[in-house]
This record gives sequence, structure tokens and C-alpha cells, in this order.
Amino acid sequence: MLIAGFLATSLSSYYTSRESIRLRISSKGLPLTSDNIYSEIQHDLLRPVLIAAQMANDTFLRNWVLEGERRPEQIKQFLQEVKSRYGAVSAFLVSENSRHYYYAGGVLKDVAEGEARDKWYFRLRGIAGDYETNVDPDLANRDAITIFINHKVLDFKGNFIGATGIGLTLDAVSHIVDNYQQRFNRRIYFVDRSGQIVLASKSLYLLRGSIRELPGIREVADKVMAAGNEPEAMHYPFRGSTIWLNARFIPELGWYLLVEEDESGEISAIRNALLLNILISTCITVVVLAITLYAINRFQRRLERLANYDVLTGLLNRQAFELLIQQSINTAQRYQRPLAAILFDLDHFKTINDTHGHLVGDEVLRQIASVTRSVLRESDAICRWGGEEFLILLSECSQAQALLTAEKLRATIELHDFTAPVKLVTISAGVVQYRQRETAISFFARADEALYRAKANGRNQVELESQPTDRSSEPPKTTINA
Ligand SMILES: Nc1nc2c(ncn2[C@@H]2O[C@H](COP(=O)(O)OP(=O)(O)OP(=O)(O)O)[C@@H](O)[C@H]2O)c(=O)[nH]1
Repeated sequence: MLIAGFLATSLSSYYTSRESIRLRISSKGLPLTSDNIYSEIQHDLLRPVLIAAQMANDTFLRNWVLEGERRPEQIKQFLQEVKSRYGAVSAFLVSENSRHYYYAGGVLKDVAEGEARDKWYFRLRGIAGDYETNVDPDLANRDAITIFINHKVLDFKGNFIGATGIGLTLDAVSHIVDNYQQRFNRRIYFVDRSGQIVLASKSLYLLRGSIRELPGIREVADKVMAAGNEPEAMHYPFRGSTIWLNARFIPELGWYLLVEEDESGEISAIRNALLLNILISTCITVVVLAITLYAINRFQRRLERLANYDVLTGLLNRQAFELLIQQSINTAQRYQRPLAAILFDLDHFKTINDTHGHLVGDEVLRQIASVTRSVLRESDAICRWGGEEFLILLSECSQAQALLTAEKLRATIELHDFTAPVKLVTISAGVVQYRQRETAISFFARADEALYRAKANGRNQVELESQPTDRSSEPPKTTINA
């Protein structure tokens, strides 16, 4: 019950904590991170968009194109200035009229419709908006992967006359995303409208391709692509854990921002706490059980002692002894082994009580018990049979040996130096040998009869049982003096 109780408490707190962690990640942590990143993006990544817009609306640039692109060093200088003023890796202008591609170094090349590298230009011409963000190798910059902000240039009547903008190295931008990732401690990356991963932090360099094909996230790819400007919460299973994902569309970039958190980090902490709880609970249960068992055993032993032993002398009491007698008789019968008994009684004990009081009488009884123990063998059983009457059972003992033992006991007690004020205590004893097939009652009745004769003959002596008559197997007509 203890273990079940501990387990129920630990498990329920584990599941409650897990739910609250999930709730915190999905409804607070990730949306908050997404909001923060979005506002920082506006500052960090949308700035180039503004620059590109300013370039496209620049009167000098537009007039220069409209006036036939004369004196190319003027546009070269303009693009150089933009580049150095805003820290961009490249600044460019493409004229619709000449198809020249100008950069800070002059004319780089001409754009051509069938050229794969120039697809962006012809795509830009067809889009509804004013600009698009594009990741491509930059010819003007040793083909370094670059994020371009490509902005349409329109004449004063709104006709398309070219494209301008700037490029930022992906490296520089991934640093920005790396910075977000470190600060927010979550996986942050961007995918374009087709689901292609376009930008991820350096630590996520393995994250490549389309989210529609990557294991795990492909299950929610459609949901990601359906996300609007507001953060959309979702999750997917990945390598035995659950990944919580927050996706939102960033219209200024035309990309989706994805913020992810693997719950296993936090869950493993509470799982460890659960294991620790179970361990502590088990230890507590074991200790409590051990203490309880120890207390019960002690109590049981005390009860057994009280039930089997005489409180005053510490000898076996009559109930316990009766069981023992039956076992001894059974053994003696089955193996035909000798068994003897000595029944002894203190002489004139009433006088001791009457003269010195019961407490002195009690002490005498205690000392009698201890002297008797010292005279007998370990294997002999002693019992306080009645008030001042004691019974000894001697296994493997003949009548002659029992007689010697009884005599030795009588003499030892007579010589024993009892504590003052009692000087002398004597005993009378009856000795009997067990007869085959005889009952315990008969056995002790004969011992009682022998004791009676010892008393009758003047006390302080040992009497043997009377010799059997013709009907010797019959018990004498005496009862046990309890
Ligand atoms: N102090 C004490 N006295 C006990 C106890 N049990 C029995 N007695 C007393 O033992 C005495 C036995 O007296 P009797 O049966 O007359 O025997 P006795 O005085 O020894 O005389 P004989 O046996 O004939 O020699 C009684 O006074 C009982 O009260 C006990 O546990 N403590």
C-alpha cells in the first residue's frame, strides 16, 4: 500500500508537471520567442529591405536609367556608397533597357532570359509586389551564398525599368540567427514558400532541403505552409521525443519563421526527479517495513515469552511444559529411551512467607530456580509447576541417575546461602521413571505420590516411586498437585 501510494503520488505529479511543461512550451515559450525574433528581424533583416526600397525610389538612380545609362562611373559610385554606408556585401542595379548588371565595380555582365543565374530578375518582373528576398550565389562576390533583396525600379509613371537592391552574405545573416538561437535556446530557421530551408543558424548546418521531406517535420509541413502572420502552434514526434513548433509567415521576407523546442530536455529533468522520488519512496518503504517488522517480531517474542515462561523465576510455565512433556513422552515411546522426572516442593514455605513476607518468599523462589538451573544439564527441562512446586524432566536418564540428580539438588539447596533473613531452605522430592505406554497424568501422579511420601517421611529428602504391584501399569489413585 505504501509503495502504491508513493507511486500514485509520484506518477500524478510527473504527469502534471509534464503537461504544464508542454503547455508552457506551446502556448507561452515558443510564441514569445517567435514574437521576439520577429521584432528583431524587423530590425536586423528588414533594414536591407528598406535600403533596397530607398535605392529603387532614388531619383538619381531612376533618372540615370531613364536618361540612357550614360557615364556608368556615376552609378558605380552610387552603388559603392550604398555598399559602404550600409555594410552590404554587394549593391546592384539591372537595367531593363540594356540588361546590364551594374555593381560597385562597374558592369558585371548582362542578364539573359535563359540563364539559370538570372531567373530571379525575370521572376521579379512578374511578381505582384515590389520586391522579393532570394538566396543565390553572388557572381560579384566569388559566388558566396548571398541573401539578395531584389526591388523593382519603376519610372515616374509606374513602368518597370529595372531592379536594384543589396546582398548580404548568408554567413552574416546566419550569425544573426545564431545569436537568436543562443539567446532563446531554441532551434530557429526559415523556409521559403516551397518549404525549402533557406536560412538556419550555423549550429543547424545539417538542416538542409525541404521540410516536406525531412523526417518528423514533414508530417506538419502543410500546416506550416498554411501559417499566417500570427504564430501557429503545432508539434510532431521525432526520435522518441516530441518537438514543439511555432510557425509564422513573415511577409516582408516572404519566408516562414520556424521556432522549435525539443521537450525531451525539460521532460528528462522531471523524469529524473520521478526516478529519484521512486527511489526515495522505496527506501522509505523498506525502512518503515523493516522497523515495523522488527517491532512486531519483538512484540511477538515478548508475548511468546509471557505465554511460555513464568514471570517470577524465568522458568517454563505449566502450559508450555505440558507441550514439552508430550513431545518427550512420544520420543521415549517411539525410540524406547529412558525418561525420568523429579517433582520437588519447598519445605514449610508458608512459614517463610508468614515470617518474612511475600517479597522475601519471591526472592527465595528466584534463587531456588537459579540453583536448580546450575545443578542440571542444559538438556533437562525445568518448570514451575505450582506455587512452590517445581518439576524437572530428564531425557535419556535412568531412575538411578535421576535419583542421584535429585539428591544432588536437595543437598545443594540445603547448603545454599540464601540472602538474609532466610537462612535455611530445604526441599522434598519424588523421583519417577517413565513406563512405556503410560499417560502423562499417570507419570506425574506417581511423582506426586513419591513427593507425598518424602514429605510424610519428615521432609528434606528424596523418595523413589513405590515399586510396581501386580497391577503396576495402572496409575496410583492420586492426582497431580497443581
Ligand atoms: N512468596 C510467594 N509465595 C507463594 C507463591 N506461590 C505460592 N506461595 C505460597 O507458598 C505457600 C505454600 O504453602 P503450603 O502449601 O502450606 O506448603 P508449605 O508451607 O511449603 O508446607 P509443606 O509443603 O507441607 O512443607 C503458601 O503460603 C502460598 O501462598 C509465590 O509466587 N510467592
